[in-house]
Amino acid sequence: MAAVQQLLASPSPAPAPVSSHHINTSASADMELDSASNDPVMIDSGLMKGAPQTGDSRIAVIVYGQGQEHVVSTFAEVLGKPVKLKRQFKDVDHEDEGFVIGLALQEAKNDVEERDQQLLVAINAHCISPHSQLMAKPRTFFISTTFPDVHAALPNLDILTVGADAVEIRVDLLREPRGDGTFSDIPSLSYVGQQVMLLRQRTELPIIFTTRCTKENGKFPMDNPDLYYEYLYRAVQWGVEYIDVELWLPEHIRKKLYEKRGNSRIMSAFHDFSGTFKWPSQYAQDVFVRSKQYADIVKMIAIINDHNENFELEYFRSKIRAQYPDAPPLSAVNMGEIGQFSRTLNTVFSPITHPLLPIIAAPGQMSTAEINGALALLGQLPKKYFYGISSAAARSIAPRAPFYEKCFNELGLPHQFAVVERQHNNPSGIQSWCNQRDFGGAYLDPGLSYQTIMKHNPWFSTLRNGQGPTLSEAAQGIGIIDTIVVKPAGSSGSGSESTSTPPSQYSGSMQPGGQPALAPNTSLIFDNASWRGILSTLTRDLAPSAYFGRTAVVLALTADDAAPVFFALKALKMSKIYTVGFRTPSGLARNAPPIEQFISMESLQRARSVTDNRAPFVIISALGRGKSNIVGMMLRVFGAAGPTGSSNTKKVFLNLAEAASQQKNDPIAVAEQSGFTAYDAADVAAFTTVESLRLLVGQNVPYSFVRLASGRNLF
Ligand SMILES: O=C1C[C@@](O)(C(=O)O)C[C@@H](O)[C@@H]1O
Repeated sequence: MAAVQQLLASPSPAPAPVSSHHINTSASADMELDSASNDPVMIDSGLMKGAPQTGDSRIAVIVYGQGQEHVVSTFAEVLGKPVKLKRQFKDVDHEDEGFVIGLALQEAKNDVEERDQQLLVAINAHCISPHSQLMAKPRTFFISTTFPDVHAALPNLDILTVGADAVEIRVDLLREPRGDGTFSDIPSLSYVGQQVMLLRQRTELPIIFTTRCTKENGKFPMDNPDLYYEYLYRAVQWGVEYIDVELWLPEHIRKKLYEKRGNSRIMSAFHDFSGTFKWPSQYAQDVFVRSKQYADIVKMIAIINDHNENFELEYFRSKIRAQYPDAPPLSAVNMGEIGQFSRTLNTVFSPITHPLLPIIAAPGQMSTAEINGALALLGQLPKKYFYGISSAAARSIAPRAPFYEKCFNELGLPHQFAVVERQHNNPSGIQSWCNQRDFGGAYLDPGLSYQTIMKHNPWFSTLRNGQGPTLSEAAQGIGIIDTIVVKPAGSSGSGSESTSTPPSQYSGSMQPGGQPALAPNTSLIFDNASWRGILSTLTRDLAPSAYFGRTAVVLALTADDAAPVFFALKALKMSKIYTVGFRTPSGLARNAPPIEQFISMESLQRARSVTDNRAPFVIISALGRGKSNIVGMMLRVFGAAGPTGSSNTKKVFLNLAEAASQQKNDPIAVAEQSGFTAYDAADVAAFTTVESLRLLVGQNVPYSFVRLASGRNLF
């Protein structure tokens, strides 16, 4: 996402705040470049408020990615205007008024900076679909919500979606009240639109839009296939990530939806409730072949009569993979209690339920906790030991441990989690937590520099036949390690084999995890999750493009404290960083925007006198309580200054140090008084935890659940 926006860095004008939910995943999410609307594609505000509004009258220029020309016509249809394709921004002139203009990203980026913003509004429709990232995960789940009204789901959505990679909205199960105590036979498109928008605003997960027909355990009538087209194509226009298209629909409808799917992905769906379906049959193979023609994922689901048919499905799965290696991924399970075994074995978008849902969406559906429990029993999910290696000070700023325990419980993971104390200024001893047979991974809070870890924990150098642990790109760029990920033998992404030889320094004393010596052929990856936590916090309420080309002030005592901040600001394509309190080593500067250290009042004055978009927009402080007067001064200095009258977007302050509430100089309070939107270490810790959980156990957990589970208020 950030990478996409980087290509089209827009220094001005700053966009209006956009919910990060919207930013992260939806196809419409990336589309904001110049728009002043919070919700450019989802639903016209006229629909919501009753009265239609004129909106922005500038020429809409849609910047599309390679092979995505069709996105332009999707916009044009929504806006009711004809399309013209052009090459560069300079080719767009007044004669194009009344048209929607499409520009290919490759060429458009050459003159995006010079575009005439009075004349046109540039919309970045080139987006990285979450699909490829999801398909790279070893296991994915989606939760089938069955609420008649999405409002009922909202209070529990955080818990419902723990462990889910996508949320299905069963449009056929929505019940639109008519106002006289009855409900319409099928929910109207405007009602469905509102329901989708509600969900979109409350979850960062991709949405699956399903109109399940009456013959396949749903409620959508089957007499008019065109109705399906109307609803499903509208979902494409709304930017819904996945569209469930049933295989029984006429081929011309499936084909058209596939061809016009824009940034959405098609999930072909086939359910057989007859009880006579057989996985080894030619018919089953024909179903797959027909499905794959117009699909990004093929879903096949059947009622079976005998437990052995679960094994037949597994054989079918492997046969299909071998025979059609280039076909879309297959998501296939059996229904009913007998079929539950197959639900534990399916790895692509397994449908899940949750005890808090009003009904299960299909017979035999299981929750993530049940699936993980079954996998653990079958020996497919062995118990591992995870550690939070932290200092007392870090725990008091933002305790992360309670969340891990709650999360493992909620997900039914068999793992054990323990917080272990790292003495202040004593980085040795980390190796003994990692060199255990059942070591699952660890986070370090605070993180430590790579050199420090390696110097004080020589066992790590013995891994991979002396090559040491693998470093992720972020860990390399930042130099600080805060996450140690285990890659079991044979899993992708791991380096070559490691050694289990205990280091000579290793005392052999047993840790809570049990047996010493990491399993042979296991790789360790040193990673950094904090920069993502910082990035996600900064983009929680603002689109990444709000930061492009702008400048930041970073206050810290050491370059190590600033390193993840630099990496995040680089990802946001900020144009310059002013630093206070530390010198930046050249290695770190290479992975950061240009840096200028405030060394005198003059240099500060110079930055303050800038009145355009290059005036500092973000202030990030890692200075502790004792230095809050300096932070306060910076906030007052740069809060007052700024671009004159260019935007309503508030500047941003992020306090990475311990909150000093009730103190006279509490930086958060000063920031708010000085007109900043303020975030603190707890926000970053929650987002960092989300990221480290993804890295360590591959599970997706919503940020808001982390905040709740950590016993903190969300807002
Ligand atoms: O297609 C599927 C799978 C499902 O039928 C199941 O068996 O879990 C549940 C449906 O909601 C979903 O659309």
